[in-house]
Amino acid sequence: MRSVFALDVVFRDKTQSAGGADPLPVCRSPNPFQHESDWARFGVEASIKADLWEAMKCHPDGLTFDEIIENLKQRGDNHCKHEGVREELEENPYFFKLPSSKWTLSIFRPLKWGFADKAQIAEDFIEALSLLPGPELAAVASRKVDDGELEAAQEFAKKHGVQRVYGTYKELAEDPDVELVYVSNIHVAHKDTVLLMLEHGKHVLCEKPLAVNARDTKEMVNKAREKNLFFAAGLWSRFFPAVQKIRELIQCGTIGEVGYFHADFLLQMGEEVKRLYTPEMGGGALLDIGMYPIAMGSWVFGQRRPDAVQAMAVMHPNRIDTTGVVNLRYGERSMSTVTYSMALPTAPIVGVIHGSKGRITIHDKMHCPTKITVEIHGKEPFDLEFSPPEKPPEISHGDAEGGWNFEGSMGFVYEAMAIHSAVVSGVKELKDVSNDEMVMLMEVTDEIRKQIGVTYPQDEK
Ligand SMILES: NC(=O)C1=CN([C@@H]2O[C@H](COP(=O)(O)OP(=O)(O)OC[C@H]3O[C@@H](n4cnc5c(N)ncnc54)[C@H](OP(=O)(O)O)[C@@H]3O)[C@@H](O)[C@H]2O)C=CC1
Ligand SMILES: O=C1OC[C@@H](O)[C@H](O)[C@H]1O
Repeated sequence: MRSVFALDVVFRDKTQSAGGADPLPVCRSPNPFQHESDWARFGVEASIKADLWEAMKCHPDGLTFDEIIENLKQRGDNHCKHEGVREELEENPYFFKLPSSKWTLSIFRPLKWGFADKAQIAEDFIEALSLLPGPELAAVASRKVDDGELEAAQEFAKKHGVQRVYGTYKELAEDPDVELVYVSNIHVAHKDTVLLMLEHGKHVLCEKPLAVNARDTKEMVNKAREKNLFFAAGLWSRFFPAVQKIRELIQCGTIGEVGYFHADFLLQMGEEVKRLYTPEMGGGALLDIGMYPIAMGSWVFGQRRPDAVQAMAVMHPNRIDTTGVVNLRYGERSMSTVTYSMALPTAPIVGVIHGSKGRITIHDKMHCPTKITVEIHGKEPFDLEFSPPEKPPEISHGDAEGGWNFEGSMGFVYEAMAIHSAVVSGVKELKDVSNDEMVMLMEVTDEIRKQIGVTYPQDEK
């Protein structure tokens, strides 16, 4: 079994080879819980969790309840009399009860992750994941071994510290040591890959969109339920503290009744990104980026089904959509308008939630936000900022800001933390990325595609 300290050795090695610096202190994994709302969604006060992280990371054998309380006291935490601490420990998937009956955080528990495939997003995700103490990077599979692909996968594995490499997904599925698989190949390949992994008893985290249509999405969700395995969409926005905070503000009535959500998602991506311009590869802007503002609208309106959908799009000669506008109505009194484009020049990706008492602006980049502004009529507006933990300098493999392939990828620590903890604790589905909601959202995108005239060969199967 891997101890939390194993990771610190890896960190030390990486840092030393980078700069020959002094050995780092033992417990170096960054605490992703820096904000009240990181914990608030689990009903735990921020200071308790921050302190528990500090306490537990230095006690791999866990802490008894009394030791936890004592530790919190020593850290000057006045919440230590908090009656709810024991209840939280019992019910919250972020905590894990060891056979000794001592407590630790689930993220310190080992869990063996597999990866299908070696996509650009997998590079970012794996690097964020490997900052956390529990995940073990067990194996990566490439979809094929011809054309030097295995070599490419071997290079990928070496670069990101993944232990084993396979030339087919089947071999990964058959690896008895892999517990959870992150599926990150192109949209149209998600379904078969996910079903294969589930059939072999693996828990699965699958990149968005789960599939290209609702029928396939339902099949995946049903299979996971039938097999009693964890299954969730990698809709990473939902795990960001700013996004959690938005839900809290809306539920508390801070901006009154929400009547309108509006967002623009313009991110220019040219034809060199082949998967986006090829119908057989699930191309088109709606499924790749249009789904972000649509999913944010769903979040704002309580993950419920819109009762009316209207869409229009600009089409590419390849019969995929490049720019679109979608209106969604939620009941009699509320609606959203979202625009998306992969053809127009990139612009700030911003969303605004309008309520009867005020509004919340989600600043650039709305799909991985770190800042919101709350404006309540008649009061001073205020900003809330939620920066992710600092990025270690040794992470640098892509051209996007910070050395990532995609901007904002340090925020993957939130998703990674939530998924790892859920699986370790035996949770099978997540409320915040509900599988029923994901099916509903695919029904919405099916309807949008019908209106704008985008079809995929997979729809016919
Ligand atoms: N959450 C987020 O922020 C982001 C999510 N994504 C999602 O991740 C997924 C991958 O995107 P991205 O990283 O840009 O993709 P890449 O183009 O970088 O990688 C795609 C991967 O899919 C494999 N692949 C290609 N064609 C097929 C096929 N026909 N069957 C099976 N596998 C295939 C490729 O293998 P090979 O190299 O052998 O061709 C490659 O490993 C998409 O679903 C996208 O929506 C993407 C970016 C950001
Ligand atoms: O999820 C995504 O966000 C960033 C885009 O560049 C990428 O194509 C998309 O899949």
